[in-house]
Amino acid sequence: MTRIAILGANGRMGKALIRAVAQQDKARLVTAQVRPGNAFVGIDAGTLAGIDPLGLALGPELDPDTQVVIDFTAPDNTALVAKACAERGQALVVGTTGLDAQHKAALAEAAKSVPVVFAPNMSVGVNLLLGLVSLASKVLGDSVDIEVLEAHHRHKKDAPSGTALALGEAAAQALGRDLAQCAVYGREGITGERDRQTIGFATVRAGDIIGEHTVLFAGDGERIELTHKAHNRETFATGAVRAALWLNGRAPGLYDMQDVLGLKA
Ligand SMILES: NC(=O)C1=CN([C@@H]2O[C@H](COP(=O)(O)OP(=O)(O)OC[C@H]3O[C@@H](n4cnc5c(N)ncnc54)[C@H](OP(=O)(O)O)[C@@H]3O)[C@@H](O)[C@H]2O)C=CC1
Ligand SMILES: O=C(O)C1=N[C@H](C(=O)O)C[C@H](O)C1
Repeated sequence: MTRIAILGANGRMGKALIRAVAQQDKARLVTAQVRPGNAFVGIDAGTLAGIDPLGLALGPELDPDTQVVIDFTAPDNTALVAKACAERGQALVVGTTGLDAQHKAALAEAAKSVPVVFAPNMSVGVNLLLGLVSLASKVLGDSVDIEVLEAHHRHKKDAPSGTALALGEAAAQALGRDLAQCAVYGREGITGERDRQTIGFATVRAGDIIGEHTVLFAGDGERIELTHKAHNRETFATGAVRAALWLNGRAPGLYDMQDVLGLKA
């Protein structure tokens, strides 16, 4: 039985994670953390998540017996959590997106002493899509224009999504390009003709869209569109819980969902 703590338990993903852990026989929820003073402190985690009571109240304290921490919060907090997990010897699953180089360095540092899974998208489908994008990029090469399109709900704070950036990175790597040099984030005004070496990103924020990503490979006379659409947040949450079970007892290191799902060659 893997003892799991969920951080940001009152968030959209936090609630989906509570449901996912409750459904998993091999996992037990020992902490559903919210910030001190949060309106939900003391409420049962199951009740908040819309399932039967779990006998575990939301609160700011972390159960010291926690084996794996699951963090879907915000970049600055995630970096602090990584440091704390390393100090306490707890494994960490990070789904938070919008991390900059310093935040990522904090994860890498923690991964020297505890096992960490970090992935901008925990769904099986998106992790399969990363491989398909790599393959399509290699086959089509420089004969196509590559654009990454993404759409999310109006509350999302970062753009482009972490998944869109990972898809762009998969294409760039397959083509031997440096994404930092070839990415174009939106266009406006007299942009001039498109440079085929660039990888474009387009972002939509609207309503309650859970998460949709398309990678477009457009050539002369034809195009391929590889699309993933998440129908609910359970698809991410069950992936995160799967990662937590996979991580428990593993050697320190920085892993991703490709490792968890056995998708690496
Ligand atoms: N990897 C994946 O598969 C997925 C990743 N995500 C990512 O997960 C993250 C959360 O998304 P979502 O659940 O929609 O967001 P929400 O805004 O619904 O939830 C965020 C949670 O984090 C807490 N939080 C925010 N800032 C801090 C902080 N500084 N310290 C402590 N707690 C904090 C919030 O608490 P409070 O309410 O008190 O502010 C809230 O509980 C985003 O980065 C998103 O992109 C989302 C879906 C899938
Ligand atoms: O904020 C979200 O909701 C999501 N964020 C992740 C991202 O930035 O890629 C994953 C998913 O698409 C939902």
